[in-house]
Amino acid sequence: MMSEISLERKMGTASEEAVKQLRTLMEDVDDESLRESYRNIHQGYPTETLLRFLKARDYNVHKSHQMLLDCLQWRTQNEIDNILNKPIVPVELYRGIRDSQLVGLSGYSKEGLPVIAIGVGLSTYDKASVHYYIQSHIQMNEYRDRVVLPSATKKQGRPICTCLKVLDMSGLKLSALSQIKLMTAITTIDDLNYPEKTETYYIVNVPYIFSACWKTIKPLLQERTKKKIQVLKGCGKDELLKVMDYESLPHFCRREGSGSGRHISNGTTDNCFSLDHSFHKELYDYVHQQALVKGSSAPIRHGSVHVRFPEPDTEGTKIFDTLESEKGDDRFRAVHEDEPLFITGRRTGRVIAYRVFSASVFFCICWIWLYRVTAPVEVDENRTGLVRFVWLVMLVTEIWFGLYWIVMQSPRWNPVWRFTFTDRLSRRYGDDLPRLDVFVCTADPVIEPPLMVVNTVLSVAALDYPPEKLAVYLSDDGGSELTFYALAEAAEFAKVWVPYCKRFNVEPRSPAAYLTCKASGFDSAETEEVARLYKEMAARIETAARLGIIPDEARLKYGDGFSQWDSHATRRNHGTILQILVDGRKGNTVTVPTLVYLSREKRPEHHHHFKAGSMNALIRVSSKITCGRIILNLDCDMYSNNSKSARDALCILLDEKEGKKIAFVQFPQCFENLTKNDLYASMMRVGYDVEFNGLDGNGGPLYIGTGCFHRRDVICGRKYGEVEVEEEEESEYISETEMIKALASCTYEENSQWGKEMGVKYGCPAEDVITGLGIKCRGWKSAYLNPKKKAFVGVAPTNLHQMLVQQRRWSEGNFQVLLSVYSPVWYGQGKIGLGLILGYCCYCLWAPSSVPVLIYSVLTSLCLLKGIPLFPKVWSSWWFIPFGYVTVAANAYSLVEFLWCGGTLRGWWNEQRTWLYRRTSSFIEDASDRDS
Ligand SMILES: O=c1ccn([C@@H]2O[C@H](COP(=O)(O)OP(=O)(O)O[C@H]3O[C@H](CO)[C@@H](O)[C@H](O)[C@H]3O)[C@@H](O)[C@H]2O)c(=O)[nH]1
Ligand SMILES: [Mn+2]
Repeated sequence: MMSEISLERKMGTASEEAVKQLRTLMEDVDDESLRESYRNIHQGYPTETLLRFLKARDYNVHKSHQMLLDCLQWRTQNEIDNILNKPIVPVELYRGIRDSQLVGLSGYSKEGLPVIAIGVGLSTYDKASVHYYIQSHIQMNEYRDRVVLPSATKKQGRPICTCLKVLDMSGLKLSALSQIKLMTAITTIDDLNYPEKTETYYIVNVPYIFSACWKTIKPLLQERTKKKIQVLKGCGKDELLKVMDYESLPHFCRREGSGSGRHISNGTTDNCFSLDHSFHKELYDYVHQQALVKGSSAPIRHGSVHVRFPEPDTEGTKIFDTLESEKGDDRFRAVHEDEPLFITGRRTGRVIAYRVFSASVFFCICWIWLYRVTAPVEVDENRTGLVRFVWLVMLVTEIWFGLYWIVMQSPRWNPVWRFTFTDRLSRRYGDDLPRLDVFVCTADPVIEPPLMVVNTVLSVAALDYPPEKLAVYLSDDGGSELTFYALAEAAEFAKVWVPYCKRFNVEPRSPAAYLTCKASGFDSAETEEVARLYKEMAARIETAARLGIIPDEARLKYGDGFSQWDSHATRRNHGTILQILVDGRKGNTVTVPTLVYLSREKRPEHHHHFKAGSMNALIRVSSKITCGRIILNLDCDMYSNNSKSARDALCILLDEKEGKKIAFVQFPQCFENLTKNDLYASMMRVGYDVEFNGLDGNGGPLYIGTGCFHRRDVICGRKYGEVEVEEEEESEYISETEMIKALASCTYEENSQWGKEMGVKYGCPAEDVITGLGIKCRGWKSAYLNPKKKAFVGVAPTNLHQMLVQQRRWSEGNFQVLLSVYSPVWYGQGKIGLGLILGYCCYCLWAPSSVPVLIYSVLTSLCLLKGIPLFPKVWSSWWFIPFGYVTVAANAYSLVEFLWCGGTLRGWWNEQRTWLYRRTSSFIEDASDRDS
C-alpha cells in the first residue's frame, strides 16, 4: 500500500516534468494549420490533452510528441477540423446509418462525465459504405470534444475531458466478426487520435459468445486498457447506479432483475441510439447549422468524406488474427456450405461395456438351456411322466425367453444420439424455409374436448416458423360443428396469440399450458390482456360444448362453414366439409399461418380406415392448398411444447449430406399428466430414452403416428434414389374448393394405390408402424430426436382400464404387423438390416410373449405347491450360478437403465408390475372380448 502511494507520487512529479517537456516541444510547431488543429483538440485545456498523449505512450516524451504530431498531420490532411460542417445527406441515408451504428449519449455520471452508450451486438453496419460509418464516428468524436465536453466543463466548473462508455453486447453473434475490419479501423482511429478519452468501459448484457471471445482477447490487451474494462453482470443496472442516476442509465441497462426480463422502454425517446433522441437531434442540427455557416461557399456534397485511416497497429491485428484462428473452434465457425446441420454421436465406452455384459448374460442363458436338457429328473415312478412334461414346457418357455432376450439386444447394441445446429440452419436459410403443413387429427368432441384440440392447434400455429410458410390442418373425424366452432374461435384468437408468443418468446405455446404456469401472476399488461382473451374464448367454447348449442353470432359470422352441414348430417354419414379459416399464403405480410378445417366425407357403406384414412385425405387436400414439402403429424392431445422443434427437424431433413437419406424425423411421445413414479408405466422411459436411440443406430426409429416430420413425397411413395419433384407453382394450388373437396370423398381412393403404396397404409391398428416400415423398405432411413426440452407433450391414460385397453390395441396391432404382408420379417427381408428387423420384433412380440409369461408364472407357482423341483437348489451345485446370475443381472441392469433415464426406484417397481399385468392380462382379454 505504502509503496503504491509513493509510486503514484513519484509518477505524479514525473508526469508533471513530462508535460512540461512536451509543452515546450509543442511550442516549436509553427505551421498555422497544425496549431489551429491543436487548439481544436485541447479546447483551452492543453495540460489535460498533453497528459492523455503521454499516458498513451507510457510517459515517453519523445514518442508522445511523435504521436501528437502524427495526429495533427492526420487531422489537417483529412480536414477533420471541418468534418462537423459536412452533414451526411440525404436524411434517409443518415437515418439508416444511425439505425445500424448504435451510439448515443444517454446522460452524465454523478461526476459529470458524459455517458456514451454503444450497441455493439445489435449494430449491423450494413446500410452504407465503411466510409460513411467512419465519417459519422469521427463527427461524433469531434462533437463530443468540441461541444459536449466543453459544456460539461462549464457546468462542473472544472475540466471534464473524458467520458464513460457502456457497451451493450446483447445480440452479439459470430457473424459480427465480419464487421471486425470496420471496427478495427474505428478503434485504431480512436487509439491514435483520441487517446485516453474514455475513463471506463462498462460491458453489459454479455452473451456466452462474448465470454468466449473475452478469454481470448484479454491476454492480448495492454494492462492499461485491461484496467479500464469492467464486465458487469446482466444488464449492469445495480453497478451502474453507483456511478450515475437512473435517468442517465442507457435504455438497455434498465431491465429489472438479472436481465432476462423485458425492455420497459416507453417509445424511442428513451432510446439514445434513436435519431429522435435529444442528443442526436442536437448533433444533427449542429452539423447542419455549421454547414450553413462555414461551408456556405459550396453546396452540401453528396457522398462520404474519405478519411484515411492508418493500418491497424499491431495490437489490433493481433486480436483480429487470434479471432480469425479461433474460427476453427466450432463456436466461431462461419457458415460454410459443407457444414453439417446435425451430427450423430455415439458413446463407445458405454456400448463396449454393455456388449461385454450382454455376452455374459447370453453365456448364462445357454447354461440354463443346457441344465434343462441334461439335468436328471426325479425318479419317482408315478410322477416321472408328469415331471418330464413340465420340464419340457419349462425348456420351451426358457428357450422363448432366451430368444426374446436376444431380440431385445438389438436396440441396445448400437445406440446413437443426434444433435442439431439450429443456428446454422438460420444462418444458411434465414426465413427461406420449405413450407410446413401440420396435420392435427381429432375424432370425437366428447373424448377429445374441442378446447384441448384448439390448444394443440394454437401451439403449432405459434411455432417458430415464418407464418407464410406454415399451415395447420385440423381433420375432424367426428364431423362436429362444435369442433368447427372452436377452431373458428381459435382462428380469431390466433391473431393475438401468435404475435404475442413471438414478441415475448413465450414457451410453451399452448395457451392453456402457458397460462397455467403463469397463473401465479402476470408479468405484463400484455400477458394480462392475452389471458383475459383466452379465458373468454375458453368460456365460449366450453359453454357451447356443454349446452351443445353454437351461438347465433358465430353461425352468422362463419355461415360459409356452417352451411356445409346439412340437416341430416351425422358423424358417420356426411359430405366433405372444408373451410379455410385463415389464408396465410399471400405474401409475407401475414402474421398468422393458414388454418384449415377438414371433415372428410363419411358414408356407412364405405370403410373410413380410422386415422390412416383421415391422414390420407389430409395429404391430398393440403396438396391443393399449401402443399408443404414437410408434413408434421400430431394427435389432437399432443401440443407443441418447444417452438424450435420444426427447426430441429429441418436440421436433419435439409442437411445436404447425411440428411438426404432420412425420410422422417420422429420425436418421442411425452406426457405431462404423469406422477413422478408413473403408476402405469405410461411414460415408456426406457423405450424413448434407450431403445429408440438404439433403433436409430440400426436404421431408424418406428413411425409412431404422432410427433413426426415427414417428407411429403416420400410418404406418398417416392423411393430412395428417385429425384424429388419440385414444389408446385403458386398458381396451381389455388384450385376450386369443390374440386379440392372431391379429394376427400369416400370413393376417391377406389382402385388407387392410396392406403397401399401411397400415403398411410390401411388394414392394421398400428397403421403408423407399417407405414414407417414401408418407407424404410423403399430404401430410406429415419432419425430420432429427443431434445431435453420435450418437443410435444400429450395426455396419457390415467386409469388401469384405459391403460390396458390402449396397451392391448398396441400389442395386438404390433402383433398383426408381424403376421401381415408387411411383416418386418418377410417383407423387410433383404430390404432392411437384421438389426432393424429385430428392433421391430421387440414391439411385435409383445402380445405373443404374454403366453410364455403366463405359462411360466402359473407353472412355477403350481410346481411350488406340488413340490415338483424345477430349479437347482440354492448353493447346491454349479447349476445355480446361471439362474442366479441371469435373475440378478437382468433385474439390476433394468433398474440401472431405468434410473439412467431419469426414473425413480418406485417407478421402476411400478413398471415391472405393470409389465406383468400387461403380459398376463392382454392375452386373456384379447381372446375373451373383441368389441372395438
Ligand atoms: O377414426 C379415427 C380414430 C382416431 N383418430 C385420431 O387418431 C389419434 C390417435 O388416436 P387415439 O385413440 O388417441 O390413440 P392412442 O392410443 O392415443 O394413439 C397412439 O397409437 C395410435 C395407433 O398406433 C397412433 O395412431 C397414435 O398416433 C398414437 O398416439 C387421435 O388424435 C384421434 O383423434 C382419427 O382421426 N380418426
Ligand atoms: Mn391418444
